[in-house]
Parts: sequence; C-alpha cells; structure tokens
Amino acid sequence: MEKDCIDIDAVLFYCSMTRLRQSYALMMNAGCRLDGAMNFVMDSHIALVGLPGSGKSTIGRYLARRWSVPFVDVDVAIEEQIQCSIREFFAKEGEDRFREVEQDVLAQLLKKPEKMVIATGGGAVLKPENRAQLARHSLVVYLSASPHEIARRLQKDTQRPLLQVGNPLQRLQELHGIRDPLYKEVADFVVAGSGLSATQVAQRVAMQLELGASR
Ligand SMILES: Nc1ncnc2c1ncn2[C@@H]1O[C@H](COP(=O)(O)OP(=O)(O)O)[C@@H](O)[C@H]1O
Ligand SMILES: O=C(O)C1=C[C@@H](OP(=O)(O)O)[C@@H](O)[C@H](O)C1
Ligand SMILES: [Mg+2]
Repeated sequence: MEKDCIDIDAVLFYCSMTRLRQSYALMMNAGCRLDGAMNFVMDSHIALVGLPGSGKSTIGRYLARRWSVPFVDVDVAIEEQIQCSIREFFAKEGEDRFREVEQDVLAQLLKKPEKMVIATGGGAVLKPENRAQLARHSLVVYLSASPHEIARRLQKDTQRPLLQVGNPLQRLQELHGIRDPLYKEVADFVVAGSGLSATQVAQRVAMQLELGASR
C-alpha cells in the first residue's frame, strides 16, 4: 500500500468545498438572500417530509421554482383523484381509506421519470411501504419544527382534519412523538426550521442540497 502518497487535487478540492460550505453557512446565518440557484442538477426526486404545518408545501414550491423543476403537492394530487377536499374525504371515508389513496398516489408520483420536488402529506411516513418507496426513489428532507411553533402557525387552519380538535397543540405533540422517529428514519437530511422564516428554511434546504446532495 502506498501510504505516503497523497492526492493533492483531492485535498485542495476538499479544502475549497469546506471553505465554500463555511462561507455559505455564514451568509445564511447573517440572513443574506441568495436568489440565484447554483448549478444544481437533480438526479432524483426531492421529497419533503414533516409534521402538518412544518412548511412542506411552501418550501417545496420555493425549491421547485429555484431549480426550475415541477412541483407536486401530494395532497393536491390526492384531491384531484378523490374529487373532494381531504377534509370531506376523512369525514366520509375515514383515515384508513385516505391512507390507501395516499399510498397509491405517492407511488405513482415517485415512479415518474421527470425529476421533481414533492411535498408529501404529514402522515405519509406512517406506512412502511411509503417509507421504502421514498427512500428508494427520492432524496428525502425532513423539515423539523416544534409542535408549539406549528400550533401558532396553524391557529386559524380549518383544513387539516387531524388538527380540528379542542387542543391542537396536544395533538401535534402526540403526532410528533409517533412520527419524529419515522421522519428521521427515512430522511437523508434534517433541516431544523423553528425560529426561521419560510424563506430562511427554504434557503437552508437549498444550501444543503446544492452543496452536497446526491443519491
Ligand atoms: N418557516 C416558517 N415560518 C413561518 N411560517 C411558515 C413557515 N413555513 C410555513 N409557514 C406557514 O405555515 C403554514 C403551513 O405551511 P405549509 O407549507 O402548508 O405546511 P405543510 O405543507 O407542511 O403542512 C402556511 O401558512 C405557511 O405560510
Ligand atoms: O398529518 C397528516 O396525517 C395529514 C397531513 C395533511 O398534509 P400536510 O402535512 O401538508 O398538512 C394531509 O395529508 C392530511 O390532512 C393528513
Ligand atoms: Mg402541505
């Protein structure tokens, strides 16, 4: 083994990437806006997972625009299929039936060859089949946010059936307890969003992916 042989190009490349990451992180922390995307080629779908209200739909739309790729919100695709709102469907058919439709729609989307940004529904990770499909066909980003912050964001929400309860914060804490390990299990990256604006979170996700993601 040639143990004294060092690939100087590799070392220099590593150093420059480290500097670039540090500069990028400093700019983010200083609240700089980066409107122009780096030359980022998506070689798989990018799927966002996280609790309802963590920002999957908002941030997914931003990322797709930034990278000029299609954006698909699984909840919207489900509503097109069921021809009514998710809230109505929950009331009429129940959560188990909703989960079956969700599984079907997600699997169809993940099979598409054109690479896109996908905002999943907060409960998509509950089925092991969905976690396996996500891990196989996409790079998964977990947008983590605290139940307290999400409860504040969704104070006026009437569309998320699971949160139409007397104490939405408590429900979010329960959902967090069950789902946080599942989000972490399936995620390639975790981006913590508490205390940040949606734009800041989106830029953090962009930074992570543009500087180092591939599957
Ligand atoms: N980081 C954030 N800071 C503040 N508000 C946010 C943030 N991310 C999302 N929001 C707001 O929270 C609400 C829910 O966001 P949404 O993208 O629909 O979440 P999800 O798709 O994960 O359920 C929206 O009103 C959105 O504008
Ligand atoms: O957490 C959940 O189980 C759900 C989250 C919703 O999507 P968002 O996470 O976009 O709110 C939607 O799929 C449905 O109401 C169920
Ligand atoms: Mg959503």
